[in-house]
Amino acid sequence: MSDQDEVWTAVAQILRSQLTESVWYSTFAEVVPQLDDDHQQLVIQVPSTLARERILTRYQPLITDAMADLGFSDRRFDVIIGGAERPEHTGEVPVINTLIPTAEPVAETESPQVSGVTTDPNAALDDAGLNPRYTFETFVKGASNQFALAAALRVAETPARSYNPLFIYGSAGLGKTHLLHAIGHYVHSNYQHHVVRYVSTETFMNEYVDAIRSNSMAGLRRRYREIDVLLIDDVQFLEGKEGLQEEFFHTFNSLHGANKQIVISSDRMPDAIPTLEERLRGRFKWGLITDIQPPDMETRLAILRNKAEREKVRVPAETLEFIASKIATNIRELEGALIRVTAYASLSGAPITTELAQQQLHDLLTDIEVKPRTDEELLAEIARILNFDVEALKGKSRQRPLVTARQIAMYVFREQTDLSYPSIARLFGGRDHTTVIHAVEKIQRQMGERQAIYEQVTDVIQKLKMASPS
Ligand SMILES: Nc1ncnc2c1ncn2[C@@H]1O[C@H](COP(=O)(O)OP(=O)(O)OP(=O)(O)O)[C@@H](O)[C@H]1O
Repeated sequence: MSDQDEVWTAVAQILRSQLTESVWYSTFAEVVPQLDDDHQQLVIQVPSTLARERILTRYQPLITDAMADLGFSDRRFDVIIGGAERPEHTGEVPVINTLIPTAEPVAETESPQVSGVTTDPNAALDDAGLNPRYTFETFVKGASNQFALAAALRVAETPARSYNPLFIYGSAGLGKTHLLHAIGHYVHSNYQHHVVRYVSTETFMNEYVDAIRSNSMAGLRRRYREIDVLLIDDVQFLEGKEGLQEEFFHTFNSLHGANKQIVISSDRMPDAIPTLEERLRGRFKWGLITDIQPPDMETRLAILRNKAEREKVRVPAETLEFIASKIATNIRELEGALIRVTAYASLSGAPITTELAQQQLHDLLTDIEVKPRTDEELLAEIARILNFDVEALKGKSRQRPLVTARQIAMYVFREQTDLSYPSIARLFGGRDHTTVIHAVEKIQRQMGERQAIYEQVTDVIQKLKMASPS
């Protein structure tokens, strides 16, 4: 067995644990590692240009992270095309007419059987930008979100025939993104020919800026105008951006005019977004505006119970009640608290009790919040606590301790601030937002497996809180 075989086998093992079976088979099953005499790089061969593009644009961060974890951060990674190359579209057939790829649309193709590649609903969901965890089944109904949930269900059941647009607003971490994804999943399962796309306003902006830069605005417009259900998150981000508002205005008009569904989320109602053009504000009010409020005690408890069940951890009812009673305004923080308690218990072997929760969450239980600084100042402070330069955290080096520190910093940003994944990605040197999603999920998992990670994360959060001017 060559060195490349061994490296790829180890990397593949990590990848398989992070991807769904179907994504793994459709994207990586036909990979062949190549010979590399000087041990400078990991080169894999795939059978089509599309497979190469898919791996490079979507999975490269996962692969380089896995290489770093295995101690191969000094090797470059590349994908070449070889073997019996298939037509460009191979493996992407199921996507056509249902979900729009993030890259240029795929050409018309012959039947799926020709490819011999597993039909891949998860890869298709991936293309629509949907997180498999955010469905109606996993969304807990409560008094605070029942109207938004009912409206979302109605829109999902009858796209473009009930409320259009549906505008959902509410503060950070209350489930807006979750509801948008849930609509996407529902439509995807029940209206097979509908093109669904979830996009954050920031991603829309990046695509818009790229299109201007590469003179490919026509392609961008065509892609958006093929969508049947557009789920656009965090539109407050349009604030103060005239060109972007103009482009979104045209996208909105052509979709709405063609009787396509638009679902919008924002942290405020349209009237509270200053510098939003009047004509756009007016359109946001055409359909239904509904809000999500912070959950009451009963809903918080139900969310925690559900989460513990899904993660298969047994937490005493009294401890769940304690956590739910202490964290009232942000569901992401509520989930973060449960993760910290269960991670600590799993690391230390201690039983999960209310005392343990009290001990581990004492920083969360104060009223101090980590947010009195600008994002750059906060990053500088985290960098100092972690003993790295800000430039190193933003940079591209994949040296092992630095990679972990960067991922911890991203995790802390996600847990402790309102920044979206794309905003965090931009702050950390303009990376792809999937790198941040991966980092957050990885640190979340590793907190329950590695003492050092758990300690670093809690240390950063505690020091930030202690240093917070109140
Ligand atoms: N009713 C609910 N039932 C179950 N989980 C929920 C519910 N509401 C929110 N969550 C969970 O809370 C977390 C935060 O929710 P989400 O990201 O959708 O919030 P958001 O309102 O979009 O916040 P932001 O504007 O900061 O992105 C997610 O993990 C989501 O699954």
